[in-house]
Amino acid sequence: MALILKNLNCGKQLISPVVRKLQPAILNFNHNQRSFSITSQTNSKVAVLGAAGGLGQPLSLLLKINPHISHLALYDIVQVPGVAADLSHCSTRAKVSSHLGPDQLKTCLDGAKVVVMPAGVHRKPGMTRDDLFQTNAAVVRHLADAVAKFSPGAILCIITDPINSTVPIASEVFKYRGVYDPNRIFGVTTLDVVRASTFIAQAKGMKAHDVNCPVVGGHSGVTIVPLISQCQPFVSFPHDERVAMTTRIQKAGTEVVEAKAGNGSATLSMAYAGNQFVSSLLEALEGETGIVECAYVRSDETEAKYFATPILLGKNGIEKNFGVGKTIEFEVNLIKHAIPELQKNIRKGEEYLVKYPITD
Ligand SMILES: NC(=O)C1=CN([C@@H]2O[C@H](COP(=O)(O)OP(=O)(O)OC[C@H]3O[C@@H](n4cnc5c(N)ncnc54)[C@H](O)[C@@H]3O)[C@@H](O)[C@H]2O)C=CC1
Ligand SMILES: O=C([O-])CC(=O)C(=O)O
Repeated sequence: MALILKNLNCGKQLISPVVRKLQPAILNFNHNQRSFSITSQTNSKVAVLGAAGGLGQPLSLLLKINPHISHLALYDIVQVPGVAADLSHCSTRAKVSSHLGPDQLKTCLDGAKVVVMPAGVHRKPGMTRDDLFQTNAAVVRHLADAVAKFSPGAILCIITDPINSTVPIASEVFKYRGVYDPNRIFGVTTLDVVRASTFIAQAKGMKAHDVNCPVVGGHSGVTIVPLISQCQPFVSFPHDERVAMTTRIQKAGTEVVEAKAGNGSATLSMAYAGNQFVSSLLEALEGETGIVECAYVRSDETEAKYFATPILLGKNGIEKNFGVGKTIEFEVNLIKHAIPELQKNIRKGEEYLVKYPITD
């Protein structure tokens, strides 16, 4: 079937007749891009909550290199002074500050434009993301409450799994605090787009950076729905290969968890993806137009209250939700299958706040 969202895709593509694909910020280190103009730089404080973790550390390194960031505030409950001291020696623009333990959350968050949250436990082989719920729900409830109190105007980017449930948890916390703005809370699903684009490029002998495949739905198992029919450039697969490609994308997180054999889940590729999402956000917050990323957000696009779709980013977070767009029957069925699972995950997140309300 034909595409209706021509040139609209996830991954920093601009929606214009001429598709411009921006380079990830780290590429600013190549010789030509050292001349990154001062007008392109923003004065943004970004806070990372969970900065000492397997993911938090490489993500913080990429953010330290990111030319859009003037102050990188690192928070964790362990080891963050060492991570911050180490990073602060890199000869890049951002000032680094270290914040250890709950007493230092306020100074970490104060004035932050963007808060990135990779805090919480990761999977081991044999676990689903939902198995992380009990531990990570408490972490997200606590940290979201701090963001609501100390930097309610910040854009919150949640990486902590299970995203399908942790985004609703944070949203309920913000509602309780009276600062909820659905346009400013994102579940970061960029890694799904990065993976889909990489795997498709490998299968078709294309350059990974030239491929962009939107992924919608949620961020676990069957809720991960790659829209291969909307891939740019257009690619076609026989049905069995489309099924195999879809399954690989859905199980890509597990592929990494198993390969790491108990020592963690995706950290490096997620750092790459997280930095891409934060860069896009900062550019949009500064007024750059036409920046689209897929993200898991409060949504009226399907029966699921939260749903990942291509989002036009703007000065206030979500500028426009492009929805699912035109899909082939195979993808319609994937979405149908994803929705009940998503609804269950969303309910579980919302009910957590009923079970464990914030009382002060
Ligand atoms: N959205 C996505 O696509 C992806 C999500 N993830 C998720 O990111 C999370 C982090 O993964 P890793 O860094 O590999 O785990 P990790 O266990 O290596 O690190 C987690 C960090 O969070 C910190 N932490 C725990 N409780 C905290 C609290 N209350 N306040 C502040 N920091 C706290 C820990 O001290 C630790 O430094 C996991 O939930 C993982 O599943 C990972 C990869 C991709
Ligand atoms: O699979 C995991 O547990 C971590 C994650 O969310 C991913 O890699 O997509």
